[in-house]
Amino acid sequence: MSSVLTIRGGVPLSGRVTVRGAKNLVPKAMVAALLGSEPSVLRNVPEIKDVEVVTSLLQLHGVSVEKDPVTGDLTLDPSNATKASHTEIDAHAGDSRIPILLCGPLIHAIGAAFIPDLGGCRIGDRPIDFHLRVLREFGAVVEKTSNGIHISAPEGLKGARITLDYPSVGATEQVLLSATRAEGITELRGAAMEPEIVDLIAVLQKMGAIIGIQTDRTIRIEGVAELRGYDHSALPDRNEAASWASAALVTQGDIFVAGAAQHDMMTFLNTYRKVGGGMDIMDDGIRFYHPGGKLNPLVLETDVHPGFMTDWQQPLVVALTQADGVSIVHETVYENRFGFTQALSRMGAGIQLHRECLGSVPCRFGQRNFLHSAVISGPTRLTGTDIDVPDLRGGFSHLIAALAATGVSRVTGTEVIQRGYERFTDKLAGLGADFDLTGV
Ligand SMILES: CC(=O)N[C@H]1[C@@H](OP(=O)(O)OP(=O)(O)OC[C@H]2O[C@@H](n3ccc(=O)[nH]c3=O)[C@H](O)[C@@H]2O)O[C@H](CO)[C@@H](O)[C@@H]1O
Ligand SMILES: C=C(OP(=O)(O)O)C(=O)O
Repeated sequence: MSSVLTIRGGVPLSGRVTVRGAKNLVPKAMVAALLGSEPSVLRNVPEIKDVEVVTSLLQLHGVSVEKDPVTGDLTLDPSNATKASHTEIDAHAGDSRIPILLCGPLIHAIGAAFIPDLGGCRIGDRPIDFHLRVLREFGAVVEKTSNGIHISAPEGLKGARITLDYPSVGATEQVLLSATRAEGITELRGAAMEPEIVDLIAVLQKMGAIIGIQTDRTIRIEGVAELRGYDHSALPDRNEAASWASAALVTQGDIFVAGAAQHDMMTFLNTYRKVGGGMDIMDDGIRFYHPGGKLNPLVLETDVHPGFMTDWQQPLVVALTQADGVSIVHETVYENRFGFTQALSRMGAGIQLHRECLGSVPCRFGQRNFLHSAVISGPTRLTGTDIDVPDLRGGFSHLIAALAATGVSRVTGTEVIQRGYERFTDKLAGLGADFDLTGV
């Protein structure tokens, strides 16, 4: 039976939440442990679905994953890595996007990999062509099967000169995880430079890798024959932190986000300040609050780091429905990330979607059939409604809209939100939200 969250809106969220390790780093650091010849320890691990999925996939491949019952720290021992049954791996089809990153490490550890069909948020087509091209450039043989892909490297992986057509986060990580133990030197041009990627590089460097970042989106990796284990505390989840920041604005609340790190969120913090949000930046976290009065409309484009992160876009759009005037948001990372606005419109928001690029960043989606620009007119009163959660950030956005709305909302499909928000119902309860969760 799937659960139903019944939310009675109108209560400002107020109090303290803690964010732990980033969803966009932790599962990848777990995959990196496969490259070592001894155990690794990963700290600051959140209890989220993607961690469960990767734990299971690693265990199916003979990696022992032990969780400290008090701290939740993981010890990952790859010394008995082995092939896994395709049927058991296939049980994870559609769960997450991380399995594609197992390719390089599994080839290094056991010579071959079977990767099930990927999951992750349905916010665009999300092809894996860059990943497969990268792997082939390292010398891997890629065969598509009816339920996934099979990858091997009869001659081993060899360093390569690679240029990405777009600074893809996943493809950059694919290169890092494949190249560190490949024979020879790899030069990656057009790399993504998100903080989670830099943290993955830090993990690999602790293991013995030699990886240099240049100023022009180029990464150079000198392959090494063997890597050690690592001991690493994951960087905090800047996307969860930004979500709670938007929740404070939308509900006219006041939330201290313990663990939020200023350095990784500077672009978000500038935007938050321009909208009129209040913030106190401390060493151990950031207080986000609605200072009273009117919020300002904005013109905003999502982009790769250090631009405005696409995962911050959806919760912030809800805040813009409460700003005094017309805002424009141009989504340049995913072609289809505004589907969640349909529910907001049903709640009373004034949002129009356009195919044109309403912004100055050259975008891959212009003159095509993608509704990737939004014009938001505010402020609008939101009214409770029935919502089925479409994706991770869209789902969180619906929750905060429902929490601010007049009346009652019934939200289904909230399991999706657990992919990226640790114990979010406990956190909401701690912030004073008025809701019931049934059918768990
Ligand atoms: C688990 C994880 O870390 N997820 C993050 C990661 O996703 P993910 O790594 O999947 O995102 P990418 O950076 O790869 O995707 C960016 C763009 O490149 C395109 N693309 C990507 C790969 C490919 O082979 N071909 C291709 O065309 C995608 O369709 C998308 O339009 O980075 C995104 C962009 O910061 C974030 O929104 C996600 O939260
Ligand atoms: C798009 C996201 O995640 P994923 O890549 O895991 O689907 C997200 O975290 O907003």
